[in-house]
Amino acid sequence: MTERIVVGAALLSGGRLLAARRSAPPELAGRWELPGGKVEPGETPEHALVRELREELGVTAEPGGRVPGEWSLKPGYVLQVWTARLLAGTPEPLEDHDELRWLTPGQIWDVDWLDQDVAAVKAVLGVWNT
Ligand SMILES: Nc1nc2c([nH]c(=O)n2[C@H]2C[C@H](O)[C@@H](COP(=O)(O)OP(=O)(O)OP(=O)(O)O)O2)c(=O)[nH]1
Repeated sequence: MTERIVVGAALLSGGRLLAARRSAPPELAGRWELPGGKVEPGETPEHALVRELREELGVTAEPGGRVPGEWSLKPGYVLQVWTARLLAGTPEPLEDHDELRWLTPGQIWDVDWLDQDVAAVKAVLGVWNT
């Protein structure tokens, strides 16, 4: 079975990374993740990333490079991460999230990331040029 890709955005601005706190489903609510979502059939991951950031945060973003690695989520789903930068707008928790935080590298572990995101966030730190 082919795994469905979930794209996560490492949205970087002014030396900070945006973390988003999930509001649903109950088993994930209150934990922090990279904003993003499922790639739809026929869609590229980069396009999905731009679409999800518009829907979830109300911003226009531009994908940068892929962060090396791939992380298993629930069965059948795998997380891939791209860096991204803001082109327009100020992120707001419009959908799926109830709080956003911009984190410096030193603050990155101040939030309770989803277990499956910890390795992905470490990989982001590895490519992050502040
Ligand atoms: N966006 C995102 N989802 C993640 C991360 N880590 C993680 O386990 N997930 C899970 C949560 C969800 O089960 C799934 C992504 O689904 P979603 O609900 O965010 O995506 P979506 O907007 O396309 O959802 P849908 O309502 O269309 O099904 O991946 C992460 O860092 N970012």
